[in-house]
Amino acid sequence: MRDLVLSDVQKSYGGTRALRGASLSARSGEVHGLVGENGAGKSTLVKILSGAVRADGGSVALDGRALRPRSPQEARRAGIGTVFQELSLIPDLSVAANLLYGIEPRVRAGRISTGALHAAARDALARFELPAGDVSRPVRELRLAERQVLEIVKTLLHEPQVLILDEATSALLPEQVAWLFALVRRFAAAGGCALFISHRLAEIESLCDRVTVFRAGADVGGGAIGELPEARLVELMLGRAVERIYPPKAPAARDAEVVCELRSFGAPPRLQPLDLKLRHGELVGVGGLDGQGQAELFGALFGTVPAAGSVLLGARELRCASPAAALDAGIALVPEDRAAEGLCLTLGVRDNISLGSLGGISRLGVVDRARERRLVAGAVGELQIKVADVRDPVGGLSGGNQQKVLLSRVLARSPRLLLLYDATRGVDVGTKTEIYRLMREQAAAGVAVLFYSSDAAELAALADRVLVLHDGVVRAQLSGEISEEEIVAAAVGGRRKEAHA
Ligand SMILES: Nc1ncnc2c1ncn2[C@@H]1O[C@H](COP(=O)(O)OP(=O)(O)OP(=O)(O)O)[C@@H](O)[C@H]1O
Repeated sequence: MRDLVLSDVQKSYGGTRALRGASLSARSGEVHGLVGENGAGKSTLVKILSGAVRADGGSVALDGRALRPRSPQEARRAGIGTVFQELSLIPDLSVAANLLYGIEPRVRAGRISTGALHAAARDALARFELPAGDVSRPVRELRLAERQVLEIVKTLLHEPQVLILDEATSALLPEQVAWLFALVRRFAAAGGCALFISHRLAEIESLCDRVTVFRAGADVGGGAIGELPEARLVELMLGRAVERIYPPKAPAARDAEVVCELRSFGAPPRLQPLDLKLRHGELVGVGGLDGQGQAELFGALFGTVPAAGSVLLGARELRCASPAAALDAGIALVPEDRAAEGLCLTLGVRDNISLGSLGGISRLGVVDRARERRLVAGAVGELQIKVADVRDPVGGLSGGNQQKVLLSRVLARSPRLLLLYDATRGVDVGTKTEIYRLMREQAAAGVAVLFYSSDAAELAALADRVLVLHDGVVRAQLSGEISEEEIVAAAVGGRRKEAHA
């Protein structure tokens, strides 16, 4: 028996009540889903269970015994294994050292031998059906998906009784998700208790036995997954019914105006030259496995990666050798890593939104505060950014709300080519609906919109046209009724299936 019971758990950060009385009961042998809007309190609950923060009130019990870890080490000793939303690997240490951190094999006099460490790491990877590769490589050289896999294995090596996965699939490739799901099912079948948090409801439906829904810091419903259709889950999460998540498609007519054209545009050697016409009103998506040239395409368009070929925006041919030049030309990007490339986490929501539009709201170099207030209030209202005070630092917001701030800033510049790189990763379904609506509105208003998504279901349902990249070339171009399976099939192609890509 490894039942996990949380009753009336409370936690405040300053004036923000992150958990205002949350309860959840996950049984031994089950995979329990936890869903909720951005900011609903899911990660706060994870932090309490894993010893990163202390609850202000309520109780947590594992196997009927009170669980109050005062540190991550104590939580681990109590049998809690957590894969966090933000990875905890140490970039400069090797794969082996990260994997076995704290449980290194010791040789004479307690010393660690590199040979033994590497052998133990290769052995551990093999146990999880992963190719060992070079375990002496520093983690910083790994791709995000590989790091995520490593983090999962590292957590399981501690043989936890409760396995918590907080948005652990958001960086994984489809075959890696399948690998993880098989592991989690085995873990539960052996009597473990798994808590699975994801904004991808299809994953919740396919993996979980039961689910609990959080809204505004408290549980608002749940039960067996079979009895909770997706529409009901969404209604519980948002507190309102959503008629449709994706706006209707609007494929462009053959003779619709071309708003942006790429001619023999590429980023050698990772992206071969491609031709693409973006027509008025259409949404064009880019898909494929991680690392097939998508990042280079978006980087080249935004001036962060050297480009070849030409870009025509309206009648003008552009050459953008830097992001500053791209911004001046009317190109805006929502980047992959919002914390590193997009937002200034220590600045307030207001400054983050207005920063990109200072030219438009200043006179003689002085910011017109009234215009700034209108700009920020409009953005906060339109995207329903949850913030107590617009001067509060962006770093204290939940992931989804940070993403909304970034989008607001990008849209405030009124771009002519809008580039979105996995803009809905980690974003809740309510916010996704808003982002999709905005993308459609922008396209309808004549903005060229090109987006990359790691979520094949999103590409299929949202895009009028999907380009699937593979090894730097467009392997398939899909339009009309597009299915998720078609996209995945084109992306995977004849590639050998492997989890440790
Ligand atoms: N360190 C912090 N300081 C201040 N406020 C915080 C802090 N961490 C979280 N919060 C606030 O607590 C609330 C709950 O956040 P939490 O991260 O638990 O939500 P979540 O459900 O995990 O959201 P997401 O799906 O976006 O990850 C939010 O309003 C958030 O802004």
